[in-house]
Amino acid sequence: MFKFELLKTAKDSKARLGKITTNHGEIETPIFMPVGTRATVKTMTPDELKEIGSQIILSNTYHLFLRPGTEIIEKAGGLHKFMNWDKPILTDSGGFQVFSLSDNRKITEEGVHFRSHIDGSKMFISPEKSIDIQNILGSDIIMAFDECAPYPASHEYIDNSMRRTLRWAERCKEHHKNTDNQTLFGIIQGGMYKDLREISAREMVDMDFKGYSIGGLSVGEPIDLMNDILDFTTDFMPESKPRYLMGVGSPDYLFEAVERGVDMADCVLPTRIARNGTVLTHNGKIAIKNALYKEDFSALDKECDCYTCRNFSKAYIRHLFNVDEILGMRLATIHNLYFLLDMMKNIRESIRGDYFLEYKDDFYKKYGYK
Ligand SMILES: CC#C[C@H]1NC(N)=Nc2cc3[nH]c(NC)nc3cc21
Ligand SMILES: [Zn+2]
Repeated sequence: MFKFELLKTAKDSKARLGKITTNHGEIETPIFMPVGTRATVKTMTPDELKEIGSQIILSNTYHLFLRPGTEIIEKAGGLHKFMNWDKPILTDSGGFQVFSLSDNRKITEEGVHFRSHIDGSKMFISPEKSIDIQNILGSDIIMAFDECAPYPASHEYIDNSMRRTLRWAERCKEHHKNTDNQTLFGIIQGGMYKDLREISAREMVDMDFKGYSIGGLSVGEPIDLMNDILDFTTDFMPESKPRYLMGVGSPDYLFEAVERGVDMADCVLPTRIARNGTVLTHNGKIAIKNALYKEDFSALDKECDCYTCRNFSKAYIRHLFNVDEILGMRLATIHNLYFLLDMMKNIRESIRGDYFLEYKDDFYKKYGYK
């Protein structure tokens, strides 16, 4: 089953409070979704993810199709069983990954021919194939298979790419049969061109998906440009359906997205930077390997009550990174994910209490944003 309830919209911005209900549980929005590309949120156990407040995680069709392959996951009884995660899972369709990871890509109307980035073997994914793979994975929310244009790209290129994505979205919707257990989201594209974003949004909304994502932002463009395109695009998206901004995950981008009506976001940022020792704190990012912290026996963040901050010091975590101990990556990941998930919880509270913009301003001042 799938239900989205819009609980409240802010008076002084487009920020909204919502609740998504799926077969694997409820999701309070706005929500940040940790990324578990290859059936694991790197270095975290499912229990640790629950402990820090993860309500839903992401995984990737492209990666799981290549390894371990759908046959093994099918025999395991689906992705939830395979990775022992009993809460909601959203799977990306493979569109973005095929275009960002594979070589020798050949795009045809039928689908994409490419060589595996692992062993170079010839592969093919079509809209129908992507839906079939996601059906085997058994994720609660699945994404339409799209063609992902590079950034920057010409208006003509984005126009052709966006229209193919619309035709592929029709095929995904036509092919998607497991509608009781899996919910299909459309992906709105159009690059940095408002006219193309409007066409994509209107046509996708006419196809009546249960939810919509916005793809192709946070690709290196200035935050003001992202905000402008995002603000424009969400106005064409139905209020009664979830809005998911793909690939966004730094604190400022998350605040700006929520302010412009986004309900869901995902990003590898917090987990990726944690593994190289970059830690998010209320006073900005810190590089824990820095000698500055050699004898600093305080917590990573004095305002954080995560497992890492309650039990370990900067000096100890710096030591772990300096001697390449895996625990260092784990403790930094626990903290970074908790930091963002706790920030999103505070954002939900601020919308509920009508002080979202004040909370955003306070957070920005302490973090060191403009
Ligand atoms: C154009 C387009 C598009 C979107 N298409 C699909 N299927 N997944 C995505 C995943 C992303 N991750 C990031 N990170 C910046 N941007 C993304 C964009 C997409
Ligand atoms: Zn912490």
